[in-house]
Amino acid sequence: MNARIAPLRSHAPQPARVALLGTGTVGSAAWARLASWADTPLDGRLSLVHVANSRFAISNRNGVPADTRELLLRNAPRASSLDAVGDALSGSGTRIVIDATASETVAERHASWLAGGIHVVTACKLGQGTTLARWRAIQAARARGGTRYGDSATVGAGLPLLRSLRELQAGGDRIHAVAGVLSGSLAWLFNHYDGLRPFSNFVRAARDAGYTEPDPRDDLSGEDVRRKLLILSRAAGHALEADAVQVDSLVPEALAALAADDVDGALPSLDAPLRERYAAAYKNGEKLRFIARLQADGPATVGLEALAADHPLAGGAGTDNRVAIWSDRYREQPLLIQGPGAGAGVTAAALLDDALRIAREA
Ligand SMILES: NC(=O)C1=CN([C@@H]2O[C@H](COP(=O)(O)OP(=O)(O)OC[C@H]3O[C@@H](n4cnc5c(N)ncnc54)[C@H](O)[C@@H]3O)[C@@H](O)[C@H]2O)C=CC1
Ligand SMILES: N[C@@H](CC=O)C(=O)O
Repeated sequence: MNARIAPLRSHAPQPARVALLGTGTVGSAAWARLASWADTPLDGRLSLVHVANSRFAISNRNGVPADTRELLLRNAPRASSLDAVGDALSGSGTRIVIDATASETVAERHASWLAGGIHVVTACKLGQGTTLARWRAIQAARARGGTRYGDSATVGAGLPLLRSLRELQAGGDRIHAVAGVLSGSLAWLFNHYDGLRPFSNFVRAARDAGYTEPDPRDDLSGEDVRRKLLILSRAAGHALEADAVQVDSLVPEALAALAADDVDGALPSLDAPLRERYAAAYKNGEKLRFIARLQADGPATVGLEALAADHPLAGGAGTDNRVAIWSDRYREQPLLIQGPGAGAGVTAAALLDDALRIAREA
């Protein structure tokens, strides 16, 4: 018999084309990580064809070289416009936008990219963590465009939180409650604050380490945690409106009212109230932790709590997030997930893991 032998594949699959938006703490780390894949087995999976920050953009259909980073940051090959993203990605094959911004205008585009066949991977929580209407628009656009939304970096900086909630439900479980520390910067702050040195100095250190939001008031006010709790609750099957979460802010009114440029000088207004909270907790042998709580069909809350030192949610170190999940199968003892919940390295890795998964499976 003259059997025909299938020819060996002589070409690698076409790389997914990627547009990276944001070259700050997280975006720069993602770009550097992508560049570090040269000559490794991951080389050629993702091709970076467009990079932009709020001022400048550069596109190259053959791949934006890693050494253009300085050029991009100092010069303007062309002005940055979100309208350029579709053109830069045009053509056949898998197309992915990576959103490493904290920008409302970028988040507003997620749904239209998804509906138009472009996958979105995001560290920004403004897509799924604000209004229920926008969250629904994103889910509908995904279905319409046959596209995927990579959101691992939005909660827990890539910890397997959203994934676990989805997998439990795919196995028939219902999620009863979620509680824990969802902010890496606030975890770091309350793991380091000693009630002696000014709290404001620790806030500056957390910002300089890249743990806070571009405006640290977004962390201190509990807004960032509200967004994460909304993302978790919606993924857990509880479609909460943003105002269903009761948030207890650490930011005094006068600090909240300031323009962003004036915030640094006014951070010491946090010192006296936090010193008092710390002293009261210390006297009782308790630890301060910024806790988010979600109860199925019950209240959702975010705020600072004084917990017994051996409380399950009081553990962890550094930027650790520590989250307990109760479900049908985890009724008495919750599933506990813990690990670093902020930082450029883990967040960039989570973004690229999602992009690689899409490149592999889409
Ligand atoms: N820092 C962390 O540990 C983590 C951050 N995230 C999220 O990652 C996102 C980025 O955070 P960072 O890198 O710390 O912020 P950043 O302020 O350092 O960088 C933001 C970047 O977005 C760019 N940008 C703003 N508007 C843009 C637009 N319209 N088009 C293109 N680029 C635009 C800015 O120019 C800047 O390069 C935020 O949404 C944050 O919540 C998520 C998980 C962890
Ligand atoms: N500012 C955020 C960063 C990650 O989402 C945090 O402190 O957790």
